[in-house]
Amino acid sequence: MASSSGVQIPGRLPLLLTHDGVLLPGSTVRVSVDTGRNMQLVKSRLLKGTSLKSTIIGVIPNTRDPEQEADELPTLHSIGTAGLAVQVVGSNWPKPHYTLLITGLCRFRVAQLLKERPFVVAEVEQLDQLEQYMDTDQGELGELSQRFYQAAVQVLDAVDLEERFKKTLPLITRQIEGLKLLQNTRKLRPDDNKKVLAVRKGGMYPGRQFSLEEEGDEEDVDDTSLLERKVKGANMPEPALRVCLKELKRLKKMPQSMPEYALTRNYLELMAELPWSKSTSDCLDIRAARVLLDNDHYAMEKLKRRVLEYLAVRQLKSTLKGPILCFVGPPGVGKTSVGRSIARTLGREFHRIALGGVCDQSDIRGHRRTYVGSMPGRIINGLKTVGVNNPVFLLDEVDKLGKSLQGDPAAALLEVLDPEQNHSFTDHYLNVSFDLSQVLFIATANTTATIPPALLDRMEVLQVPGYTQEEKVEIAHRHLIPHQLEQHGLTPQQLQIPQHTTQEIISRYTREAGVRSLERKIGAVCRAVAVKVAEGHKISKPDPSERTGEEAYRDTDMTAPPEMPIVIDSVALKDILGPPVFEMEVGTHLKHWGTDYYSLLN
Ligand SMILES: Nc1ncnc2c1ncn2[C@@H]1O[C@H](COP(=O)(O)OP(=O)(O)OP(=O)(O)O)[C@@H](O)[C@H]1O
Repeated sequence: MASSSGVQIPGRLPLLLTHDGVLLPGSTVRVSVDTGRNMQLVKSRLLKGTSLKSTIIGVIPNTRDPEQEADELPTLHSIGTAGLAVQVVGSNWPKPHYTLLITGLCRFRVAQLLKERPFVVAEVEQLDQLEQYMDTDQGELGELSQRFYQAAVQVLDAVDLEERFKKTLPLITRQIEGLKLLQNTRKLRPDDNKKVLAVRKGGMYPGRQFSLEEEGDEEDVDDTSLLERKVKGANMPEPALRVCLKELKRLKKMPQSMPEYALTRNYLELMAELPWSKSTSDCLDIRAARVLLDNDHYAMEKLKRRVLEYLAVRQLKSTLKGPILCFVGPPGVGKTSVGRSIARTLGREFHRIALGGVCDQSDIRGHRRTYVGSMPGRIINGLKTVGVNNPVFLLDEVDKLGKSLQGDPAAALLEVLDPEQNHSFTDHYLNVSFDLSQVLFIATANTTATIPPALLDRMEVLQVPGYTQEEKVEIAHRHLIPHQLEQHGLTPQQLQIPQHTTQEIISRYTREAGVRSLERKIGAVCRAVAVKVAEGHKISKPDPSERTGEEAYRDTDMTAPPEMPIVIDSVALKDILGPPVFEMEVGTHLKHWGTDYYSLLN
């Protein structure tokens, strides 16, 4: 810069016409000279001249192909660079030519061509007046020049090799990244244009450092910030938020192709979705609860009374810790359905967690995230499903919990159910604690014999005995038949099951303490009737071949409406359910077939 600043080029310059490469002020280039005019210039000016002035030539781009050099001069570019010929090397191989080393000094404009032969000479006007810029007090240019100068001096001052590396490495890295980006852009197919644009856009922001790994499209950047917003809006406690923000920071630095990227993302999505502070407000009205429980369930007086007591105490003292109710009884006596009703009376969400056959601790507590295919446990999954932190969780079949080498799930459940501990339940997958103290746990079991004692100790057992035949008939007519009719799109005007038919189903087709099988048989009757209603047929009629011609014709007419209602009698029942399974009247034996007897059978 200092040398250029004081340069005053001659008003007349011999011109070297170049066709490959442009000389710029400040740079040094090697130029091969082999055309007639250029060879003449070298011979007469550079090799013969003795003064410094004679080594200054004008270098100007010539767009014409050198092979076709004609006598007349091509149209020259109007601006060129005056250069100092530092070195001239001649050679005869493969043909006579010179190689010049030229350092550019400053720009000039061709004012007028003075001669074309033997080489071109022109009157020129110097363009770069660098000395005027050296007066660095002027505005932005002066500031820039000052900064450039200081940076250059810093590098110059770095005598120590380590320091010099530190100063120059960032410059080189930026250069390399720029080149890589360029290469990459060239490789991309036309439909990738959008991506390139996005990358370039990013590169224009001054503060932003570019790395090729960040090449993922803008969409993804938006995605991460969306996730960040979700995490921040999840209203999670401080320690959980801290973990999430740390993971987010890692995620932002991670290339998408890394397997850990998806894992971290899933983790953060789950954390953002969990109901850390979302809850439903209890709407408990004991009188309404009594009506609802009575409407939903026939009999079970003792159980309903205890449930109402439990709900009443909760209403008076909302911070009530425990006890955890455990309904114990044979299958199909309505344990699950009472649990569902409790949730309804409280206006809470209901979620059933089936524990039958669970023999791995991680089912309850989740896997650590280092595990391949790791997942949260069923408690956390349940919370995610219901979306509130105060649901009713029904732990179904706690007596069927298994044990294995993967740990004892009952031990993990202890922590979940213990009111002293469950406010800081830690799922291995989450690795931060979640407050379960608002969750209302209810357990069910067929027998207490196989419930681990420590678990049993934390629960209040409520026996749900089996039903008598009369109770079953009532349950069938009040609940099961209307429910099944509705399920099959039928009305009482289309199907009627008299009491004696229900008694027959109970005593001759089922043998159970609960009513599940009875409900299934009623369902089978409904299905058969639904087909007949749809087909427009009656159920049981003598063989059409035995009837008169007109009757037979009417029965084969598929559009004829069936006689309504279809009443299920013994013949129809046999027709639908097949011959009775139990010939003996076993209903009386079942009358007192309560839990204890059932436990013995188990
Ligand atoms: N007292 C009752 N009143 C009305 N419906 C009942 C009654 N008892 C049982 N049911 C009905 O019987 C069906 C089976 O009940 P549920 O699934 O609650 O049984 P469960 O005792 O939980 O059985 P399991 O131990 O096999 O889970 C449900 O449709 C339920 O509505």
